[in-house]
Amino acid sequence: MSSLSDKQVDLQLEDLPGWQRDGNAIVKTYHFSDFIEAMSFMNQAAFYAEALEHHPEWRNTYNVVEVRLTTDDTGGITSHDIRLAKRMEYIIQPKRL
Ligand SMILES: C[C@H](O)[C@H](O)[C@H]1CNC2=NC(N)=NC(=O)C2=N1
Repeated sequence: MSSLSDKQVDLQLEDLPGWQRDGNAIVKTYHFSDFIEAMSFMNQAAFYAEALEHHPEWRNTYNVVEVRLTTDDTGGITSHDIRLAKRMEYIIQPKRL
């Protein structure tokens, strides 16, 4: 697996609303109605991350979840990060993708 080029990342981000590039990662801050909604999101994403063997850096504060996706193995952004981001979008908006 290799890191995506800047151009490839920019192209992928067009399909990922709210996601932004931050150095060697892509980041998004999700806002939910309450803590339980935030936990529900994190639990669903956790099962997918485990299946993908690709894990988010993330931080929860009450109803907010800050997510940072990067690939340590390559030091950049890979298709795994994009796949995980797309799944997170699917969790919050199943019909969108
Ligand atoms: C061996 C195992 O698959 C690797 O260590 C995986 C685990 N999960 C990972 N998660 C993330 N975010 N980046 C990685 O490089 C990574 N590597």
